Amino acid sequence: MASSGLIYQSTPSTTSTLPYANGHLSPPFTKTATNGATTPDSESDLSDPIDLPNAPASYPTSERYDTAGDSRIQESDSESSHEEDAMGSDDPDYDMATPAHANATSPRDARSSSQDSPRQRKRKVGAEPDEYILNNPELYGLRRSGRPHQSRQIVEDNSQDDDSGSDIQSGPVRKRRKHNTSNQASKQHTPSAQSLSDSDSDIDAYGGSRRALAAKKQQRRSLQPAQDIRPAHGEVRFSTRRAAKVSNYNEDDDDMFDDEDDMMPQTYWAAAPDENVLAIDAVLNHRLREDTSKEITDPGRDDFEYYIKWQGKAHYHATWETNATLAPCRGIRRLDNYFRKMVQQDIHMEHDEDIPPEEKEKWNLDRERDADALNDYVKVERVIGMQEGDEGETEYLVKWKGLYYDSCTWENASLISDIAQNEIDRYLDRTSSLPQSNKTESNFGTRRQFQRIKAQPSYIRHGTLREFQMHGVNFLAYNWCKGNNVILADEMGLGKTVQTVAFMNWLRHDRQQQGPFIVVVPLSTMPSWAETFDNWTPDINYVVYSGNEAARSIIREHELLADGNSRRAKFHVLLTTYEYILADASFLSTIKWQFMAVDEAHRLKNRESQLYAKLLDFKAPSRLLITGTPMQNTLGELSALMDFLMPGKVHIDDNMDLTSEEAGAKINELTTAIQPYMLRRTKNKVENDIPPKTEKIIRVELSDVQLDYYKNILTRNYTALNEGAKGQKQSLLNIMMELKKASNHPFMFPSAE
Ligand SMILES: Nc1ncnc2c1ncn2[C@@H]1O[C@H](COP(=O)(O)OP(=O)(O)OP(=O)(O)O)[C@@H](O)[C@H]1O
Repeated sequence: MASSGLIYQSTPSTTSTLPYANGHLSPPFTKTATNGATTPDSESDLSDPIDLPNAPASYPTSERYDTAGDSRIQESDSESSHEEDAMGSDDPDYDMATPAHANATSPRDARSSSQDSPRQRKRKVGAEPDEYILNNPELYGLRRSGRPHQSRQIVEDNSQDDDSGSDIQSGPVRKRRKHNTSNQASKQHTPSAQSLSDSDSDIDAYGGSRRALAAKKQQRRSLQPAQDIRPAHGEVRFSTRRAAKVSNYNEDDDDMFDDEDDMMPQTYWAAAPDENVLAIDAVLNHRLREDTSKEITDPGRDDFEYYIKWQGKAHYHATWETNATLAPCRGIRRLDNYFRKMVQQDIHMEHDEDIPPEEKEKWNLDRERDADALNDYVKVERVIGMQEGDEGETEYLVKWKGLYYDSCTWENASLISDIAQNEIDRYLDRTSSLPQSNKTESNFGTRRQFQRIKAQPSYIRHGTLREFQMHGVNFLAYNWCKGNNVILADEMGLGKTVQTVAFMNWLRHDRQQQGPFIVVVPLSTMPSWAETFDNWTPDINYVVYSGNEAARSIIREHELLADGNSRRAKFHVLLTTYEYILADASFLSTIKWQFMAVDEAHRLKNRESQLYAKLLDFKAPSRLLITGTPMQNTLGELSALMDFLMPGKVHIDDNMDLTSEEAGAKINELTTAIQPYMLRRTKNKVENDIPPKTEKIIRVELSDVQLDYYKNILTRNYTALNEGAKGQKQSLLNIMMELKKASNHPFMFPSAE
């Protein structure tokens, strides 16, 4: 049960955990409805005439899309044109008025789109890694300088090892991809180990020789990886130079060390805490010690082991410790707090029989969720930087899954090569050449004419686009070719996200537009966007721009621009939320965006809002608004959206009296005017194209309390049902309803609480 198994700390109330991150979802997240966008029946009257579920096979329906009667529309699949130099003059698109108008009439040549990808051929790491790596030592940190490489291992003072039976050798020896080529093991201590073994005097200042002795033991134990939750690694080395900056656990306790300092006599304070003494950043978990009896009912601090995240070090380096080994460490008050808040509560949950099972269940579910999160935090999500370490060895800046960028840490290349070589490869691929767009296509004046996408292209993966979705992608592609900015207004759940992502991939693959694209979404839909990118366009390099200022600053420094040049983006897509647009508009608006998509775009219905003004400032000639409810209340809202896309293109009379006699005619007029620029399908309209609803019956057990209520209702046991009830007595007029209530949750009965 709880105390004998793993029990977990609630995720610290810190900004460092992330419910999504560059495509990797960290449980749990819920996609919540926002702003009525999820209201299924709220489509405007204006919308229906724009529905185009049954577009003829010959695309596009020229009356609807080809408003200019553009003769450039071809049905041919053949590519007849040639390519313009991608490295040519500055992208003329960028100099267009923003947003773009569809009135450019300059002649254009038919040009090829067959530009070769500027990206290097992907290295097949799995296939022939050793040969590749050996041939490219600099890339993999095998040899950064002329000096022979020394493999670093934790090797302790021999005498100590002899005593202890050497607990440093952690886990099975694993084959290394590259450091097997290295020389003999160094006997150099890791920084942390060194600090504890070499600085007795410093340790004395923290608690005398007993502490020093304990610290030496701790030193070795702390370097032992927690084998049960992550891959073992025989080599642990931390770069403490940068990493110390990024930890932000237990923010409510951040002044803890200061407090300790304050309490010390002045002399100790003046000496300042030894930076090299290990400091507890957070206590993540606890478990009963192996030698503690499982029957113990009142365990104390010494009966547990604690899973410690060290300050300045990633979760990957967290270790299991005992009360004794933690004693000499800085930040010991974090253990006090943890023991009080988590361990004692956990003991209470397990042994107090008065606690309702639901509450215990919730507690355990929370623990499981936290355990899942902890498992994510030790996985490398992305490598985002590379540097030469103190010893001349390569270090990689690692973004850990499920954590914001401010939790990035510099790690030794050998470690990352062991656990995430593919991420190193991806990083090297990304940095080997910048995304380059075909300027001919970027330039509206020289863009190739539209060609209908007849079959799903191979670069759109994961699933098969439904016919109406292919139609939607064609609608977006067609309007891009025409220089029109449009609204995708399908009803909720019809795949607006999927269509938009597919369109962006069409831009990349068919028109060699490598970005940067910006996608602005509500926080609640960010995980589903990330998931859609991951699944449908796994080759796209999208960056999730979120987190606190420190996190965003790291993104800006490492992920976005080459040499800080706003015209040299390193990524394809930036995924962010309205809030970060408002916070960082001054930076983000300097980037020359190729394309902007705004999800739940009814947020832009108020043209006086800050968001509206700031986004309007962005240089993005091509824009897409995505909303299931393009008009919620007034025509003014629709007018604001249309003006955001193409100012003045469609005139909408905000003050139109919809109750007047002429209203019908005016609405028809308006509908015709906006029809080319908005696509809306409802579920009813496309139901033939939607797979039939499937019903899955999953049986779940009732909890004990629910079972009691269930039985008492069936047997009409009024006495039991009304026990403890104040006021109105339980009625059993509608037995079915009462049984349903009991099955949903026992707290549906006030007396159960
Ligand atoms: N063709 C398809 N094949 C498989 N799954 C699909 C397809 N189209 C959409 N989906 C899935 O349906 C779900 C809803 O799609 P999506 O999020 O794109 O809809 P949406 O219109 O953007 O929804 P909302 O209005 O709620 O944001 C997603 O999980 C998506 O992966």
